[in-house]
Amino acid sequence: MVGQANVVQVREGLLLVNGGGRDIVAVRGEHASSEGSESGGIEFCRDDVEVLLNEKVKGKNKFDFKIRYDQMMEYVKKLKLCIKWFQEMEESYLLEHERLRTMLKSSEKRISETEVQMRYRTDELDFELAELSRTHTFLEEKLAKLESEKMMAFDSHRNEKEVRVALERTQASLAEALERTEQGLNRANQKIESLNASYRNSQDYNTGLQQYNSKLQRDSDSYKASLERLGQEKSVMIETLAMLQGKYGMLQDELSSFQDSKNDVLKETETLTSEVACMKAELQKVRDERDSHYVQAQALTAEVLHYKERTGRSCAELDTLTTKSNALEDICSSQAEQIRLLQHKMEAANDKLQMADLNTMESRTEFEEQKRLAWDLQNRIEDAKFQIMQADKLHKDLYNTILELKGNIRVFCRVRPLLPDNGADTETTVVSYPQSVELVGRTIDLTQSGQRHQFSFDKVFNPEESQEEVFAEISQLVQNAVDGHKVCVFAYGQTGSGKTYTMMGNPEFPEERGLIPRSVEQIFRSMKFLASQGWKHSVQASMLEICNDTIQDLLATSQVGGLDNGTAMTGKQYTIRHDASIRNTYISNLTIMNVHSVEDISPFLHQAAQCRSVRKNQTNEKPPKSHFIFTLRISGVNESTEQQLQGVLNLVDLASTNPPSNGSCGDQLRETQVSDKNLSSLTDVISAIAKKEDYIPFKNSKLTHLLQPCLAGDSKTLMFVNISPDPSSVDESLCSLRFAAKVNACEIRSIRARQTNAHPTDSRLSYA
Ligand SMILES: Nc1ncnc2c1ncn2[C@@H]1O[C@H](COP(=O)(O)OP(=O)(O)OP(=O)(O)O)[C@@H](O)[C@H]1O
Repeated sequence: MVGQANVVQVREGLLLVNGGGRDIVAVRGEHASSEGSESGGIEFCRDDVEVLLNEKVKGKNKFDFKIRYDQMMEYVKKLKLCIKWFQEMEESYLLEHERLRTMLKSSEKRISETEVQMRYRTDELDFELAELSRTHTFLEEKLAKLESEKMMAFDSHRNEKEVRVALERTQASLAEALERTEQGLNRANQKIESLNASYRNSQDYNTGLQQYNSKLQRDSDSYKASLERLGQEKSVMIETLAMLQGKYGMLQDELSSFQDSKNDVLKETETLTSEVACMKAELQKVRDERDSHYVQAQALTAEVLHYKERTGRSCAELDTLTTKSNALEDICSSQAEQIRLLQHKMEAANDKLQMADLNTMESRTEFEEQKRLAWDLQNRIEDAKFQIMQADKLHKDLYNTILELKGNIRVFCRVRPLLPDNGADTETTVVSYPQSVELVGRTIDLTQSGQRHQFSFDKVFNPEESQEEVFAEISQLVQNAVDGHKVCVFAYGQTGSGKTYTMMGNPEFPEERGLIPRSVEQIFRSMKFLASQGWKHSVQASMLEICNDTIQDLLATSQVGGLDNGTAMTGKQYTIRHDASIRNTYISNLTIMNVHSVEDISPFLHQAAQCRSVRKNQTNEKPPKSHFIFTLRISGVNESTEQQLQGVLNLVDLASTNPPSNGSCGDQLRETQVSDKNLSSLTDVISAIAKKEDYIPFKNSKLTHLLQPCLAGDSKTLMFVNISPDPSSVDESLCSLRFAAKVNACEIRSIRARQTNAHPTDSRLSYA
């Protein structure tokens, strides 16, 4: 539009008239000619016109009327030409104006057609988005189910593997024990066999000994009988000898009697002597025989004794051997019992092993099956991940498009509950919420002095709506920052309207956490989720206050420590700078903290919240107005897709607006009574944007300068207008709502469109 509009500029002494890109007149007045039209081709420049208008009458004689008349005629002619030229130019202007009007109409028609198409496309995109999110949810559920199945399969496989390993170990230990027992058994069997052999030998020997003993016994008895017989024979012989000796005496007597008959008797004596000698020899023989028998009997007795002794020893040995044998038999039988038990156990273990082997085989086949399934699932997961990534990208793009279609500045209104502690009448409220379907949740009515004012916003939160419900409405915007966009959320409103409660929450109750802690949590949650898609994020945080148009760094340790009195100063200079495209803001000397988890930043947020709350409650002196700005810079890199993102989330708790001095609030934004320079600058900036002015005074205050990329770039800005339903605050509430309505009507020109018209560092912006 602007590129085709009529622009008249004086450049290097040339008067240029641009009409749809072609020059109408562009010649110098010095060389004016009448070719082409009545004034056709006459060229005038500003100097020429100046010279013409200032031309004085030439000539020495001022009473030479002829010359003066000629000069005047010449002058009048030039003037006529000049006027003619101006008329022609005006006509061409009118023509051009008409042409442009027609173009404008056709453009408007085109725009309305485009709008219809856009609406149609938006519906289509909404439908697609719903479809995609349904698919996304379905895929996520499927993925979770498959994951859990996979985990269960892994678990059962692991358990089976453990059981199998334990069984294999038991089997090995049982086999070892069996082997040891078998070896022991063999040794015991060998020992038993050798003992049996020695027992048998001993028994044989014993039997032999017993037989020999009984033989000896029998021999001894026979020797005893023969000895007795010999004794009897000896006594018979001794008797015979005594008888023979008696006989010898009688014979001797007979010899003496028979001396006479000596010859006869001598003969008889000699025979008898020989007979005696014979008998003596016989006796000696019997004696010798008797002695030898006696010696033999003694030897036999000794031998019997010896045998008896040996037999006794053999019996004792036999007894010990029998005891030993019995003990060995006992051991043997107990070992046999043990062996039987072990064999039984081994059989059971073998059965178990076989079962385990079977189970293992089954598990192995099942595992192979599961592995294949897992592989399939992995592939499907990869596909699903890819699809999710695609869907996610599409979702992000669609969401961004939707946000852009909704408008880059949006306004949410939040009404705090009546606070009974302040002595307010909990029944009386000046706000109400129209209940018709098309207005519910988007419109608020405020009654002032019996007059009802209606305001519509992108969303209206009533006092019953919780912090969680409020955050749910901005969570997509926070996600937009993770997706690499610039996002700014600020809370605006009168004192005690609930700005800090909305942004920070109530530090004493976790469920009353405000948007700032919830946003930090969501960002880290989202980063964790996106890590599974190959994203690596880093987050940097800064926290500052603008107090009396001075920046205070809340993350500088000394600063945080000194927040209590609100006057802590580090003496450092904090200068705000934007890069050439006004997309990124830098503040010199400001502490930037690398944040890796919610816990890294929570203590600082908690401390800042407590310090602000303590400062507010200092009733003895009026606390200075301060704007709290918490910034998170989120950088993301995806190595697999080679994407890089740089998002910024600014969360701002603005200082309170002052009550209107005259008790009423007009339509003009400047009438919102703001003593704070930053707030007044913000209203000026918003006002200028709303009026589509060329010059936007961003640099008039630190706050607007800092938020310039959010208010003028392709960022998404959300303003919370906080109001109190208290009748005593009705004037302030009306002012806040009017200001919010103005903001709601603003449009931020995209940076791409803006760059075609103005230099990025120039704050003069053109709004079509
Ligand atoms: N939605 C809400 N639900 C419950 N209590 C709330 C709500 N909004 C505000 N309050 C309470 O109202 C009081 C004032 O709120 P808060 O301090 O947030 O106001 P403020 O706008 O930040 O005030 P100031 O500008 O003076 O700092 C606090 O006690 C807060 O707990």
